[in-house]
Amino acid sequence: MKRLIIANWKMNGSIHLIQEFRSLKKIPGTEAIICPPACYLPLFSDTLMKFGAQNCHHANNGAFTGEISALHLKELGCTYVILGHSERRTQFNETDSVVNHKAAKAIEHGLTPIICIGETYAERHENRFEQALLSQIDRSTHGLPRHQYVIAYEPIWSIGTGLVPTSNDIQTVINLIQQRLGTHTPIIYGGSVNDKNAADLSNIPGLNGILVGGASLNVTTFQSIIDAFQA
Ligand SMILES: O=C[C@H](O)COP(=O)(O)O
Repeated sequence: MKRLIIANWKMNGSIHLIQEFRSLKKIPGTEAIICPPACYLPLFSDTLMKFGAQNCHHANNGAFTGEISALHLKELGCTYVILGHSERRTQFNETDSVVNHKAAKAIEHGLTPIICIGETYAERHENRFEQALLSQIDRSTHGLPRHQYVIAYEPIWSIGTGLVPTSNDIQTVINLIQQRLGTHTPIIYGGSVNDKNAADLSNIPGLNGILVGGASLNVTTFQSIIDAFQA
């Protein structure tokens, strides 16, 4: 499969930035997917870019003020949806069970959920990270077809901090995920990815791509990251 280079703009970006991203070049062996704030999603439908959302609701429709359903996202032309990002888990109390229901609904409507998991700093340093990750995997992916979602490993201590686990440490987590889920589920890494470390990350066996936050807000930097993952 193509390696997924996913831009999570979070609550950033602008109409101007979308215009700049129109110059993004397609690179063999990679698939760039832009996940802007939901209000900008319609602006991507007349571009050649693949795009996705940063969240969805677990119902099709109803009295859920401010929410967006997987059905709406599909209608706009989204192909992916990020679910269970640690910022949503901590800021909006999103549990593994909620993530699981959202992912099931996304799959039902033909979207590919990118299910985020990741350990805290304490869990890593007290050597409890494997247990924490396995628990998130088991609960968030329960009952989902393993080839229809992506797992994004994002250590919470790495997000926006400039700290990146060693390639060996990422490899250990990839092995752990594969022992649990088999090899049909694509695994990507997120956390302080930039144009300096992308080449090293691209060499990690079994890593199917990356989820980029801050460094995805500059088209030149993001293009360099994609280039580093060229087949
Ligand atoms: O979804 C992206 C991650 O939270 C990583 O963010 P970051 O690249 O700014 O560390």
